[in-house]
Amino acid sequence: MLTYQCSKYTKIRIKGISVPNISHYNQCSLEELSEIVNIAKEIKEHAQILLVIGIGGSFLGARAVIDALTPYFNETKLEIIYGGQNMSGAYLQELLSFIDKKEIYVNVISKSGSTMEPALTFRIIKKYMEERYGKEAKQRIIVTTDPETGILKRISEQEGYRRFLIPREVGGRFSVFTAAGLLPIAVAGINIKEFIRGAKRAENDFEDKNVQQNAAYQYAFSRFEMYQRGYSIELLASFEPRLNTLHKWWKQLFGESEGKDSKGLYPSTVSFSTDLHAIGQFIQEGSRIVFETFLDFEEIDADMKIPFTIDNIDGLNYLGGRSMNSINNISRDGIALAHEENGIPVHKIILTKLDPFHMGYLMYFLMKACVISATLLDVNPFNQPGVEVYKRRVRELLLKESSLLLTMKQT
Ligand SMILES: O=P(O)(O)OC[C@H]1O[C@](O)(CO)[C@@H](O)[C@@H]1O
Repeated sequence: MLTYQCSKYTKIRIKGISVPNISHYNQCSLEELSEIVNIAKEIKEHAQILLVIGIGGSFLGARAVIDALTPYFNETKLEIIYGGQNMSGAYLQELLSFIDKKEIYVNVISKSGSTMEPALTFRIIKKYMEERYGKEAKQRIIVTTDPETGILKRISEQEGYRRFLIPREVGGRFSVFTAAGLLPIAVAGINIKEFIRGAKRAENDFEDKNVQQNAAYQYAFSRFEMYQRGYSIELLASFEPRLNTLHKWWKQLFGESEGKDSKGLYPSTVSFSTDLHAIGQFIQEGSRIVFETFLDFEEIDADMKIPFTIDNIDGLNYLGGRSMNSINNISRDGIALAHEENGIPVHKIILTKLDPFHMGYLMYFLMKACVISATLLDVNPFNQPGVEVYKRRVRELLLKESSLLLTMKQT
């Protein structure tokens, strides 16, 4: 299902630590699950576009799974698009003209309800939906937010929107197994029951107190060992471009959970072989600050055979008859050899198959490993005080600027 291989430089020594429990992060009730499935069905029947509004953990988990498990080139009846992840006026303007002739549903996801990017985007989209659909807008907007507090909760009550809840104790980057992740994933046609089954299995497997056989502990401990030996960057590398959004989710998961009190590895990612032609030189021969974690799936459904040609004009007949994926695998082994020969530790997380079950299994594994890893660093994995500082500063500046403008207008 999942194997973790340490680099030859790693000497894992494990002693007892007390790790916070996260099993309640994967507890969507049967009732909620069937509500998600029903609304997903309704969206698929009545919409050509689902616009997901959210930022960070409020959309990355869903998008990571959707991008990993749907085809690269996909002409579907229903397209999922994303908004609320930036402050670009051009993005919003183009988004509005793109959706204008298509039937739309909106899922706005924000735990706090007050994050600037999704909040501003939702203000514009809400107005657009009301002008376009009138009373029907209420049916087409679905809110996912905190059960007890927040502006989005208030708006949804006032407007009568249907609402899903992100449990109080589950932070954005850990929310992929709640409605925040599950509704968009279900709309994309991915089997969410299998996805949750994978996570449940991982929850069970990585509870194992025999840490020598527990890959989540091993991954966390070997990261910690790298950190103690002076490495400052962990480079997550994979070989299938479909996993690029999962990289972003992983970056937020580890970066926001660990980067505090002047501690933590900087999480960075590369997509091989593409990035070898951009950053490969630095990895091979640059500053010795990087170690790698290869993330790989043994079985990927689609593949392509290399044809033989009569003239062999490109000299590639020696690869004729082989599949692209098998060449990708060999190149992975070659990259690992080249890097290890140069003293770069290479760790490997290998999963059997790229499917909903294994995605659920992997994401739970990474969440668990992240919490263990933060515990080793002695930081709180569940808060992000630094992000709050920047949010406050931006708000202060905007308020100052706006009141200046107001005074100028009045004089
Ligand atoms: O769901 P919210 O409250 O809009 O937050 C979105 C993201 O913003 C952060 O709070 C800070 O960037 C993340 O932790 C979170 O995933």
